[in-house]
Amino acid sequence: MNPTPEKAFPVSWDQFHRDARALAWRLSGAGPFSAIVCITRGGLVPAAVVCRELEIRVIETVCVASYHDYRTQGTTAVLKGIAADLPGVEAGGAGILLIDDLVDTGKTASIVREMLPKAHFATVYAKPMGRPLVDTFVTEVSQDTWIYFPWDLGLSFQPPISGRSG
Ligand SMILES: O=P(O)(O)OC[C@H]1O[C@H](OP(=O)(O)OP(=O)(O)O)[C@H](O)[C@@H]1O
Ligand code: HPA
Ligand SMILES: [Mg+2]
Repeated sequence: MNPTPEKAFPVSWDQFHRDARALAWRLSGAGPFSAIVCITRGGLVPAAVVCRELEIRVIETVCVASYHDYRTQGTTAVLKGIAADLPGVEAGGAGILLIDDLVDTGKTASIVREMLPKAHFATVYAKPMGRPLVDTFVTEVSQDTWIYFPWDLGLSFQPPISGRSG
């Protein structure tokens, strides 16, 4: 069971771009890759950075929804599969790069890995439960940390430190 995350790890757009580019650097020695399959929606953003850096122009999506409510994992639904005519699919995913923003429990990753067992699976962030399913990642965070992505955040007033409880 995934413990309720207690620590917060907010990520800015600058930080995310740096980390996604660091992922591209790591992947540059692992290819070549004929195509990217990104796991929507979170995988769309790192896929945009990585495909630019590695000059990959064939991009496919696999659409998976798992966290229907904030921080609560529900049943995992595959809303759209991978096109059968994508080069490499008939070979089990050899030469294909699978990208997501993170692995948490590993549930999403294990479903997609079953579809393309020979693909290279990459994420920007990884938590310990999901880490064994990932071939390449950039930063590990603890299982009790919730990562706040920049597309889920907005600017808001912060009360002065002196007025906060604790
Ligand atoms: O390792 P897991 O426990 O399966 O969690 C990781 C998945 O959860 C999030 O996706 P989510 O289902 O929230 O959908 P989204 O990408 O559309 O935000 C995240 O983008 C990963 O795909
Ligand atoms: O830590 C997380 N942050 C954002 N989305 C997520 N989906 C699973 N775990 C996370
Ligand atoms: Mg996702």
